[in-house]
Amino acid sequence: MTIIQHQMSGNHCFGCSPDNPHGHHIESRWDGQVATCTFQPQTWHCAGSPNFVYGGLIASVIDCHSICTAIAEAYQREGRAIGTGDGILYVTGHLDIRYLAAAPIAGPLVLAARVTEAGARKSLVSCDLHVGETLCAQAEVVAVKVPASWGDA
Ligand SMILES: CCCCCCCC(=O)SCCNC(=O)CCNC(=O)[C@H](O)C(C)(C)COP(=O)(O)OP(=O)(O)OC[C@H]1O[C@@H](n2cnc3c(N)ncnc32)[C@H](O)[C@@H]1OP(=O)(O)O
Repeated sequence: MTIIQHQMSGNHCFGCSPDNPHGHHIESRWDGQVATCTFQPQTWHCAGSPNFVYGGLIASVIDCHSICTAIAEAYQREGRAIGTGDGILYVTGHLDIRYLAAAPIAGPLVLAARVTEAGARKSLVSCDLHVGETLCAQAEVVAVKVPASWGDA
């Protein structure tokens, strides 16, 4: 299965760049319809309780995984392999998360994201986050398409 982040170049993202030494290094596996990601929280990723995962970390991994899902789906819609030809880039316009159950720090966090609607300028992505059988968070993300040069100073 394709690891989306391994197909990209010039990605410095805290959440998902393989090259950011301080980042989370999430890997999103794309099967053409759904992208999945497994993230193992560390003890220092805890919330007020040491037993549960900090909500901001959950938002971070959902954010990155969902945007990468939008990018992968957009390449697919254009009939291109991820990272080939002119770069396709999306950024987070809106992130709506419902925290449904506390996520045990033992993890792992298992994410599944899919594009539910795709337009010329934006895609809607739905992302579920489970620990074991428990649905801990559910998110709707608006991914907005930007020029590949978006991040240039
Ligand atoms: C490469 C590896 C992946 C990295 C993943 C990292 C994810 C991130 O953290 S990205 C960083 C965080 N996000 C940002 O910094 C984005 C900051 N915001 C911006 O740059 C702009 O406001 C941006 C690009 C979102 C929208 O630009 P703007 O020129 O307003 O877009 P615009 O042309 O008006 O809108 C395009 C479409 O998106 C929709 N849209 C735009 N912004 C939003 C928003 N905030 N909420 C909902 N919808 C929005 C518009 O309604 C429009 O929809 P439609 O086509 O249906 O009419």
